[in-house]
Amino acid sequence: QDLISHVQNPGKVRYGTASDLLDFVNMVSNIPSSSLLEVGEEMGVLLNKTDMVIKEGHYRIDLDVLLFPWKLTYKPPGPGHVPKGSFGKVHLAQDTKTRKRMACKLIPVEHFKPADVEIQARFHHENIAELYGALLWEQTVHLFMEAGEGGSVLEKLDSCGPMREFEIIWVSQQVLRGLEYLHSHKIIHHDIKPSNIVLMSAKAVLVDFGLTVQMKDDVYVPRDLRGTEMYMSPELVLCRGHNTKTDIYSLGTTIIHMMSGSPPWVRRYPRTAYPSYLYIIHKQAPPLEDIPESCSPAMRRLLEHALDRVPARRSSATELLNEEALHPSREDQ
Ligand SMILES: Nc1nnc(-c2c[nH]c3ncc(-c4c[nH]c5ccccc45)cc23)o1
Repeated sequence: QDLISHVQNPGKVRYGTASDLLDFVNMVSNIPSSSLLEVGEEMGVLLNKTDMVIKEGHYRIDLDVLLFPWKLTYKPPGPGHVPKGSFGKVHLAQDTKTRKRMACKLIPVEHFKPADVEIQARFHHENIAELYGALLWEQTVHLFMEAGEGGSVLEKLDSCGPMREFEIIWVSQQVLRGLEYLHSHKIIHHDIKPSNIVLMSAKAVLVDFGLTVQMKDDVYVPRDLRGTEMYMSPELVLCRGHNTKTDIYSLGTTIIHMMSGSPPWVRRYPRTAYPSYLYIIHKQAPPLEDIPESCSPAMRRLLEHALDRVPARRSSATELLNEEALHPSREDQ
């Protein structure tokens, strides 16, 4: 009997389109978590027919897909991390049929918001971590995404120290292509920093779109402070309206971090003495002093253009991609 009921009542995981997935995540975030308690099995929508195999409406964690905690990338919001960030434990996942390896981000259902997946469901680019599906299981939303098995740029910096210029050029080009695409759709990422850039064998991709917004017109007036302090632009800190150029400034501070091994400001203003950097960012000129001596003149020029205090004067992603620093000629090699 239960075999018949099982076949007649297949599970609640199905293949669908991006809009099916968005309907699902909106349902999950709208119904009270108490009623979720009754659902004894996993439910969700997978976008990717080829790489994830649903069996009779089931895609069971630890059966149809295995999760392995990576170096747990979940860090409680540290100093300078405004608690608005979307955080979640990221695991390595592997489909047991196809052996396809993915990233799986676990977000407690009470912390989950549709914004966590909207951008990745609706916009696709090779430098944005692709979304494969969303599953609800044991009060936790499981987001399956493209995996950067090389880890994040922050892990690379923590384990190998400052990066060499040719590595920084490669990462900057990848990030700028992703930003050029997002900005062309008036999308602001809001949290560009080393831990949100993950590495693969042939590319780097942006991750963590929980703070992302799509502007209605050419300025976004925030209700709250979004991002991580050391990488924030002066106009974002001022909270009087900003646009996509704030991501360009954050890329500039990220390049300083890749070059020197530390975020800007922290060596001159130690965290122990400065619990917050917002005032420093607001009052001080851009952190050009944190650019190491070893920086090439071309890269220094790129940083001056990326860190310009005036957003209108600051370069766009397209302009930075055309800078000499990102096209080292033969003799520079
Ligand atoms: N916050 C967030 N939202 N989405 C992601 C994400 C999508 N695909 C990924 N692939 C790899 C990693 C990752 C980060 N640190 C690591 C250290 C070792 C190995 C892997 C990693 C993270 C992701 O991360």
